[in-house]
Amino acid sequence: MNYIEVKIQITPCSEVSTDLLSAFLGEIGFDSFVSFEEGLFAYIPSSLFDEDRMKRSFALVPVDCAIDYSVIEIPDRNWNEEWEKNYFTPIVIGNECVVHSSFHTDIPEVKYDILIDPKMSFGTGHHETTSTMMEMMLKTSFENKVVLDMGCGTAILSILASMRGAKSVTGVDIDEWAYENALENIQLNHISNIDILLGGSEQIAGKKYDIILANINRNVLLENMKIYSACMNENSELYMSGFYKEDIPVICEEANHCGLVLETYTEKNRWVGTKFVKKGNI
Ligand SMILES: C[S@@+](CC[C@H](N)C(=O)[O-])C[C@H]1O[C@@H](n2cnc3c(N)ncnc32)[C@H](O)[C@@H]1O
Repeated sequence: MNYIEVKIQITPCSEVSTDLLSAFLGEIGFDSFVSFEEGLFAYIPSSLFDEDRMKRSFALVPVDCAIDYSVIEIPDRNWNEEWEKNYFTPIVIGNECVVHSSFHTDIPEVKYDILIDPKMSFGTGHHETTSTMMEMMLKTSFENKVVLDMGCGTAILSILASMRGAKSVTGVDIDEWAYENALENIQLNHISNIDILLGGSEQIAGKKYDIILANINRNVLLENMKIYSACMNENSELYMSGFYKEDIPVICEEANHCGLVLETYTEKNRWVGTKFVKKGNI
């Protein structure tokens, strides 16, 4: 399958404009994006490319900026491999954990070594939300805990929870690609106490967890927090990310309705990771 690569230059370029643009382009068939300093490379199968539709998506960006673009068609090749080789570099988190792929060499030696072949699923440790979650996890005791990883993506957080001594881990993702990739990454890391389920919060009804990890996004978290809370015991912990610092009040309001109390949060480039603790049995 041939692909179209659109190089989009945004002036001035900001995280808000690239985030919005990739969301709008995602709705019309673009399936992968790579940021650069002044904009975004966006990729779509040639058969789905409609230049006029793309221009209408540009016009939806409610940020004052100029958008220029150029288009090239790229012959069939292994996109996952290209992306992984060019953009996924090994990353060390909290001086204790390294995340790398099977083709990387010169891996720093640290306590936890996580092997991820992401194949376009989210979760290499490079995004602020993932690294913040992992940093919080490195300060948390997982010893003998029953853990849920909602929106597991590559299963990177599930794997770290298992390596840190969790008794069992359940990863859930609504995306079929992520589900398959999570299974592959668990095998790559030779881990046997993680189950991966395809779906959303219906998968966890009636279950109980000591720790829930949920790096998804503001709206999904607001919608599902009641269900997560129902799966927690008193003093169970809920770690959430995928939203900005300015969303903390609305997240806290819903959390408080669910009997969850904010214990701490950390911020990285406006993204936050939060820790809530369940008080009582609401
Ligand atoms: C931001 S990624 C996080 C991936 C990984 N846990 C990490 O921390 O890097 C969010 C993931 O949540 C999944 N997702 C989105 N909505 C969901 C839902 N309602 N239930 C379960 N998973 C969902 C997406 O498919 C995606 O893989």
